[in-house]
Amino acid sequence: MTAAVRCDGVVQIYKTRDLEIVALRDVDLVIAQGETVALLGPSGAGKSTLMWLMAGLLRPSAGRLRINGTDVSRLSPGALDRMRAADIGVVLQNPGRNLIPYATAAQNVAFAQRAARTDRRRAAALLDRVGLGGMRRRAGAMSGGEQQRLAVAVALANAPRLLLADEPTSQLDDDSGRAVIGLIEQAAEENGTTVVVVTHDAAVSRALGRTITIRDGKVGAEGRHGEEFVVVGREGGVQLPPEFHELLPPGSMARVEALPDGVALRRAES
Ligand SMILES: Nc1ncnc2c1ncn2[C@@H]1O[C@H](COP(=O)(O)OP(=O)(O)OP(=O)(O)O)[C@@H](O)[C@H]1O
Repeated sequence: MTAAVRCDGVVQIYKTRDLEIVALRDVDLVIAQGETVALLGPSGAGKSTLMWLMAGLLRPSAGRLRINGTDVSRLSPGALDRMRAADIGVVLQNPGRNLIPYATAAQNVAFAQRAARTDRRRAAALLDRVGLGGMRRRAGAMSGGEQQRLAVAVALANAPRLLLADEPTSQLDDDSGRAVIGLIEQAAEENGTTVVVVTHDAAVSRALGRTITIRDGKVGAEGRHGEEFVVVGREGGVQLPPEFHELLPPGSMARVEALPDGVALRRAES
């Protein structure tokens, strides 16, 4: 089956006036249809950049990124817009940026449904699930938490094939956070939506099937069913998780010893 997301050697370089920042270096990643993934990693690791690329809001500086089999860097801006409107739901980090400020909650959801037929029943159910059923205020006048809940409802309005959400619970209390997690889980279960969420919230990552940790612009580790694994990169490199840095500090030399089922790294005595 075609992967929902496939990155091959994806590189993203931001060029500012006097410097170049390498935000992603050689990301290889496959996310299957219907998978639910938490993107983890320290601040500045490149998570939001990866999200923007998957949303088609940025084009990779190098490498190839395919969404549902389509190479996004080959699409015209118009075709990319159509794909986004029909197939991808996006929740950006700043909740207000996802919304039309002068429109009400219901109008925001209806606008997101414009690519398909507007479905008022679905719109009302989504708003109820995030506790905004009776909300009459315009989005611009809502609190940050209300905007965040509305942004998730808007992103799911079209039953997208791919939901991308950057820190969707950062401004929510536990109850609202649970409501948002429930909505995301429901989208995955009922519509087979593939879900990728950037999060620092342990409750969110526990609810999702797989974790991918980005460190220094690369996929550093993966977790499934609560167990963490490092990932052997294309050139055979692995990133040691920070908790092992004391045993093998970055830059130190190690002996590689073969074991029946893998290899061991032992610090070389200096
Ligand atoms: N528009 C931009 N122009 C220049 N540099 C940028 C831009 N956006 C991000 N960066 C830089 O790229 C790197 C990766 O940033 P990114 O926001 O993707 O990381 P992140 O893992 O999402 O961090 P956080 O958890 O703090 O949101 C950082 O060094 C950041 O400063």
